[in-house]
Amino acid sequence: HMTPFLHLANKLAEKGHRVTFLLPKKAQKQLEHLNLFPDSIVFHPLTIFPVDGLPAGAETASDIPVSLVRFLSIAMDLSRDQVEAAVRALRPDLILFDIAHWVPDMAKEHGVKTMMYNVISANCTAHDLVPGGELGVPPPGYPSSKVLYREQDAHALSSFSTYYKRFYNRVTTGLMNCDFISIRTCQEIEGKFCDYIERQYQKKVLLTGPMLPEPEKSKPLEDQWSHWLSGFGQGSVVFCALGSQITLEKDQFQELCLGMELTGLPFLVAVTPPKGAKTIQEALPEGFEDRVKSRGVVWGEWVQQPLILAHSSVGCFVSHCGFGSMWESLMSDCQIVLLPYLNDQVLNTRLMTEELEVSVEVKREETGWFSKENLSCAIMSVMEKDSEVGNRVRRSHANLKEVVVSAGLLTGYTDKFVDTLEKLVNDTNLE
Ligand SMILES: O=c1ccn([C@@H]2O[C@H](COP(=O)(O)OP(=O)(O)O[C@H]3OC[C@@H](O)[C@H](O)[C@H]3O)[C@@H](O)[C@H]2O)c(=O)[nH]1
Repeated sequence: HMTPFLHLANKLAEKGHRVTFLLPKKAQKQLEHLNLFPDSIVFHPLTIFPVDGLPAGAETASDIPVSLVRFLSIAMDLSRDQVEAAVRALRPDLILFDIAHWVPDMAKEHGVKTMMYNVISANCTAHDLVPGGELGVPPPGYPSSKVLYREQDAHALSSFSTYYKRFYNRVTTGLMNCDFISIRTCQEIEGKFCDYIERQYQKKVLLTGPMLPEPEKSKPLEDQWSHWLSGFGQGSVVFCALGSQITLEKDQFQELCLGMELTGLPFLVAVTPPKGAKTIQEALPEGFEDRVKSRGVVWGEWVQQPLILAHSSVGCFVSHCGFGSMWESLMSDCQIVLLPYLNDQVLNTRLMTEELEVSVEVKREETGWFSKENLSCAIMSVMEKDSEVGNRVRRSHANLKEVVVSAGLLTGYTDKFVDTLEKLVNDTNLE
């Protein structure tokens, strides 16, 4: 969540604004390199106090499994005094926030306006975070008959249920109490969901566009991967990554490896070691490394996903459809195969597969289990030459990509966003 906030801060700084970025100490180290305007964007570290149930040293959602997220939100609430002290000292014109639902109340006491900046998809916000719905069931008037949960999503809803109520209360409180809402999306992809949110909350909704970094400013792809990928033909490699929050069960990790093997295609899988394993090697299926050694790598560390997707040898992206990865997949030329885990990833997958028709989804059993055969089948359905499904999604994806990457779309959104924001902040009628 913090990465798009920092990209937005860069845009504000580029237009001459000063930004103070409140974040846990550890996250500062991880994000510092993305700060393009260190003179205008100042990091303000917060101390994360220990909370029963939160592992020592955990400061962000990527440090913990989803089941412990509720403890992190308690720790976040304990930082309120530190945030208030910063507001008192800095007297900002505007505070952008997301999960810290108490920010609008606190800001009002200091005469400061607030904007809830929602960095998850508009479809998920419309489905899960508008009053009137319940866990798994959309609120009345929800604008889609396709972007819905299905029976096979019980696994995702069950993990969501561990923090749904608390999350729902926090986010809806923030959305109701803030002065303005903004969403990290664009009208061309999620217009009807944004309009629905605006109607339901009766509040201006501003869109920032997907808020991705500009590619020319990122580092080049590491030699290790550019060299390895260049050994394969154009568009032939399958790349799989599941974001920062998914740690697979060991049996499902092995099924993922075996599914990749079954495709017969070259592949690069970048996921964290599965539960109970310290390394990838100790968890691999028996004999797997020998069988795939000339064409397959399973890697347990972070790789430069956007640059890998842009490599000409990569032809297919197997993704969990986290919101950042969803945009990156749309901007790539890869065929898209989706394997969602968390609630928003499931809804994003339905948007991509059923409404936009740019991807295929791996079939799961009702228990949430996916087999190596179904994984391989989904990949081959888009990678085999002359496959009807493959050609259809390739065409729709190419058309949509043209819209998304069209000259000025991204900068157009951020320019308009900053302009409108400046007007709103200066509008004294709101005081
Ligand atoms: O090895 C990797 C893995 C991921 N990444 C990058 O990390 C980012 C991952 O962001 P995503 O939003 O796709 O996924 P995450 O799982 O980290 O996100 C989290 O917040 C957004 C929600 O939609 C997701 O449900 C939630 O899991 C992407 O920009 C991706 O390029 C890497 O650069 N290297």
